[in-house]
Amino acid sequence: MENNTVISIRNLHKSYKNGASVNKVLKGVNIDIQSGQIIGYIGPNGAGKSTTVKILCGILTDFEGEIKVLGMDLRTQDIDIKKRIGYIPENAALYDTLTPSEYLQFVGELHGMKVGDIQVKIARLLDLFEMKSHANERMNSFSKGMKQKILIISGLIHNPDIIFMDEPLSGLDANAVIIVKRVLQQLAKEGKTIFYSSHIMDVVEKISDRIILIDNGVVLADGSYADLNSESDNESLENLFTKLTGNSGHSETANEIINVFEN
Ligand SMILES: Nc1ncnc2c1ncn2[C@@H]1O[C@H](COP(=O)(O)OP(=O)(O)OP(=O)(O)O)[C@@H](O)[C@H]1O
Repeated sequence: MENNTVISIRNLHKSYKNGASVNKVLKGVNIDIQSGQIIGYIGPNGAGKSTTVKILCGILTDFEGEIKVLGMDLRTQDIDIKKRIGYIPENAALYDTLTPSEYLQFVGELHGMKVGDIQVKIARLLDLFEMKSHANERMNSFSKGMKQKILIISGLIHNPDIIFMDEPLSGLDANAVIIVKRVLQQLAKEGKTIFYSSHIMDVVEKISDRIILIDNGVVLADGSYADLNSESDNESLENLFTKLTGNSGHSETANEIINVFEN
């Protein structure tokens, strides 16, 4: 384990039980992540990405294996870890009868921030995300993208050392996507670590220092985009993804779907 390792995952297993049946979702995942890295965690639907993120954020506590985050044991020091990480899920139940100002104030106070500091940060961040004019509107009238912007701000407001993101760009328009990508790159330069889980290959390819491909609960590939590309002799991450996860035949599948609709 290197000195600046901020996440260490050893032999991680996770199963979901449903009555008598057991679904083994993570099957011995081992990963070390250093500070300042943007990790693209990719894999097909059901691969185990969200499960990994929820475990690392201390949301799912029923797992096997050893995990250290920022040098602390996830099983025994989860509260201290949670103070120093941010979690941005794809969809979360915001308290949408509140306004962004009220909600973000509440989140900042939960993190123990000073009221004055929270207000300054809220004003700046809402402005940067082009949400200033909606600061005092109730969020139950917001579009998906507007709510997603508030979620992103709420995950970053306490200046976390590690930011976990699960499909964070879902619902965002092109301008917001560009802003978020730049923010992530800047945060990584400042030494923050970003764990970015997604199946939108295009974005992962562009922003990640390192790509980890998971399928069926097992890590299939781990390296920089250039490494993975040269090893696999493929032109794009999408091709590599297809090759390693064994899901070729997309055109045939698309044609079959069209046939079903048309006949
Ligand atoms: N709360 C749960 N209870 C039971 N099974 C679950 C639960 N959450 C996830 N699973 C199952 O675990 C497997 C992995 O799900 P997970 O959400 O981690 O995958 P994912 O890689 O994030 O997929 P996607 O890209 O579709 O979001 C799937 O088979 C899913 O059905």
